[in-house]
Amino acid sequence: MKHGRKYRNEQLNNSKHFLLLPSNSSHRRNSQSDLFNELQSLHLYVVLVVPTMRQFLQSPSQSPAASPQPQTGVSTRLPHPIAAASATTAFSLLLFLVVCFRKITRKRTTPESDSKPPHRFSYSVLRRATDSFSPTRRLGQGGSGSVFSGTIPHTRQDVAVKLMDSGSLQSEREFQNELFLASKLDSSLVVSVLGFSSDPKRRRMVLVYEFMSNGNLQDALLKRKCPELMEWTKRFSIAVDVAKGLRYLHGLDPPLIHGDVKPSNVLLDGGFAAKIADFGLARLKSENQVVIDIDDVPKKEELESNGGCDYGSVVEETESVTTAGFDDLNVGVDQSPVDLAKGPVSPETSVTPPSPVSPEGNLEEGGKQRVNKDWWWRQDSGVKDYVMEWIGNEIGNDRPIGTTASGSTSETVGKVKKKRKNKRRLEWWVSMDEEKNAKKSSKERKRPAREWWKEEYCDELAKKKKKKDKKQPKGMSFDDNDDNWWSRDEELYAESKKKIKKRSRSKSWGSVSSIDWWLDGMRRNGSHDSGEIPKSGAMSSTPSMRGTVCYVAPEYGDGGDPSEKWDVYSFGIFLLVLIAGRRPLEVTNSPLSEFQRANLLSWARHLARSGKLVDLVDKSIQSLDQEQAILCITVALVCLQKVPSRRPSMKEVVGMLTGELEPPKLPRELSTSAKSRFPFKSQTNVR
Ligand SMILES: Nc1ncnc2c1ncn2[C@@H]1O[C@H](COP(=O)(O)OP(=O)(O)OP(=O)(O)O)[C@@H](O)[C@H]1O
Repeated sequence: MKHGRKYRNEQLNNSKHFLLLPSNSSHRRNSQSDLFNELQSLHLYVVLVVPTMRQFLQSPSQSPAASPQPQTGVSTRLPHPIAAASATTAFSLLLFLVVCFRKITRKRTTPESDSKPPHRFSYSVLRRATDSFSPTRRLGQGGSGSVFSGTIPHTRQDVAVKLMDSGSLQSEREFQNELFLASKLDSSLVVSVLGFSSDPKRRRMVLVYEFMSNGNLQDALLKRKCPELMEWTKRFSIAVDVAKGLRYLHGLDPPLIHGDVKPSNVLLDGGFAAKIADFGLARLKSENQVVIDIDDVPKKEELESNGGCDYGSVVEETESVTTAGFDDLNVGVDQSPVDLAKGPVSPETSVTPPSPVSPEGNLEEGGKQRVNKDWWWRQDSGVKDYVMEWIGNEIGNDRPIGTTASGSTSETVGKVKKKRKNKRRLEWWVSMDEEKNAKKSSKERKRPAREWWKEEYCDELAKKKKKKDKKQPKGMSFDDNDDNWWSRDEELYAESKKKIKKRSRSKSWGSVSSIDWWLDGMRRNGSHDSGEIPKSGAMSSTPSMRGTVCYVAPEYGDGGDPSEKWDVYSFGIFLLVLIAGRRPLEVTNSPLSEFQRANLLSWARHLARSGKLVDLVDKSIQSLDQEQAILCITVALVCLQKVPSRRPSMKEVVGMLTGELEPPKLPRELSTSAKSRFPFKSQTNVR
């Protein structure tokens, strides 16, 4: 009996070893726990049922009524317990094998990923779910539409329903982008798109998301809507969740750059777990950005003859290119997110799905490689259907598929007329405002993000600074609220900027890009984050750049390729905001000396230099773990280095936050001894 129990235990132990082997993915972990549950019941069965069975099997031999046993000394009962034990063991083993087999076969029949493709809802279902988009169900208003809470009638599932503004290019882009990415994203760290509804004729676009009951972090934290966030542990776990979410996005193949990391794009579920939302501006980092090939780009005269339209000049190149300067060519105005010759282009991700003729990654003439194409073909058919339907509606059957710009000069007048007609059909898609902005943005986009920031929010201060500058001898820094004291990073930044410029010039079409840069003229005016800056400080988003001011990396808009380091920078600001419990910029009417405090980043750097990082921490936080808080601020400052290459990857950030990696050291410029390396500065800094 003892032996039998030992054997059973061994068996269970062995099974545990077996089960622990494939523990590298979350869904496997889930099925493992299911399996353990089944095994537990199996164990119960073995413990409870087997002894009864054994008793039953042994009972004839133990019955006094049975034929008397001869007293031979050799127990004739011996075969019965052995038989019973082997029977139960065999039975248990069989049961165990059945359970395992069921698990394995079930796993094999499920798709590779647990993610469900977005479901196509009928508009009426969503209308019913939200009580006809009742104002009482409104969760919030974004730059491209309103979000309502709802319950799907049949499944009783709670959802958030985003009714996109119709006829707006921004909404259209966000809608497409979210759908494009929905089936690619499969993580509990990201808000899932559960479905959509679209009716291009009525210009109705609706997205259905999983419902996050505690809303966005911006409101929860900065409007103090959730007192729970005064607990340090909650804040720290939000920091880790978001870092992990970004690590997940950057770890995709190709990596996905969110492009707009900020508290209002982080949503909280009932247990305050944080998830990243809003992929309207996300871009897939690809070596194969959609670019205009120099040979295919129509000359200005050609464009004019086409009524300013370029039909199908978008091709892919192996080299990624920068995005500035596209506007100079005045092309792409009517290019919907569809490369007319080749199929749909995700406007933000800049991924052109392959031509149906060549779904595989073939090399094209001139060594241009088609890559990333199978990704499109692997997309859920629902999404593809939607995009195809969209193409059908927008382009119509009369568009000559496969027409290239190079061929456009030889086209008949009739075809050109058709194109003009098509252009008119697409006109709703590009609003007057956007055209205006696009022209305006050609000048604006050449300016770096920092200048924007200064101009919009610190105009007055900049003037004062100039005045002061004149008084100062050359080469000296003038006050303690400037960032010049971290000159090393600044110098490196200038160098890297030069390199980027050089690189973009050397590329054949380095300054030309996909439709998306052209479209940058329009921004998210009136977006949720306009509340980030007090009214006196104007709006939160710049009109010519994507992302949100203060959160946007300084190199953003310089013409460099999209990089994960953009998100790392934004995460740095996000982390400071989370720890300090305040906005990144709080412009007040206070004197100039207060400016440093107004700018959270500048203030954090100042505190780092004076060794008082803890002063940055939100005073209302309860049960503060000071060490963890300082770690977070240090990580943030490391992420906020101007030179992108000096910033850590999100993988490293997660490692540092979770203690898997060494805690970071403050950049040299920010260490307490930094002052001594700038003797003159330290004198001026003393006030
Ligand atoms: N899945 C969701 N669950 C719960 N609330 C949500 C959900 N999605 C959005 N919301 C709420 O609706 C608000 C508006 O969301 P939306 O994504 O449209 O705008 P935003 O991200 O705040 O602004 P913008 O799109 O201009 O950046 C959010 O701030 C949030 O409070």
